[in-house]
Amino acid sequence: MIQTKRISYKYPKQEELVFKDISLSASQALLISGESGSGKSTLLHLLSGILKPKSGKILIDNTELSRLKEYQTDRYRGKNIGIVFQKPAFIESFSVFGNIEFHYWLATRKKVPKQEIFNILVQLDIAEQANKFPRNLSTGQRQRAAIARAIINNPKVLLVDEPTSSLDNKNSHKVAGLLLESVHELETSLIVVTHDDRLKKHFNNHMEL
Ligand SMILES: Nc1ncnc2c1ncn2[C@@H]1O[C@H](COP(=O)(O)OP(=O)(O)OP(=O)(O)O)[C@@H](O)[C@H]1O
Repeated sequence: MIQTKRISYKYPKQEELVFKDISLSASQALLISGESGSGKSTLLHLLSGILKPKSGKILIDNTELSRLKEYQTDRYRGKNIGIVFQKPAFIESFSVFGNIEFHYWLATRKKVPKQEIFNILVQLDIAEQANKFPRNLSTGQRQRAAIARAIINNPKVLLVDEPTSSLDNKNSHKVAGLLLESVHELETSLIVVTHDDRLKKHFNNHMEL
């Protein structure tokens, strides 16, 4: 469960708040939509602890993320928060499989059983891409590889930025379904931020920023 209690944020040297007193709660899946510039990416950076709110609290289960020191936040994020950025970056000299394996090791300092990676790749319908380099994937496949990487260590929370804006209707539908299925199976809280109205029909919980 991830919650915010009246968080506000302002970038340094800016006069205006990006947003004020946002309270939200996601125990399962929550879609946050808003126009360009409304602060969706900023909110995801706050929820992942990359930025700190100017006021208010962010809680994941019983941990107050907004009160952790920087090194504690980094450690906490590695273990408990999966993030899928709008344009996912990979280590281009590693295969898809290698990227996921390395990400797991960075987060846990343990080796992940190969079968677990394959199970997730099968679930996301990209097992055939396992040995390819990320640059040889399509946009939709890269997106799914980034989702696989984000959920491999079974995070408490999965944060996803604009997963479908560059996808056609069929793939947008597919990615939304896969995200919801994956988090349902893993019992992870999911927050997706988007300006893609096609996603609204997939989510029971929706909030406008
Ligand atoms: N590093 C920064 N420094 C100062 N202002 C910023 C910075 N990043 C974003 N902003 C401003 O904060 C506001 C929110 O930006 P943000 O990127 O969070 O919006 P968004 O809803 O994700 O937009 P989009 O849908 O276009 O990606 C905008 O007015 C933007 O100009």
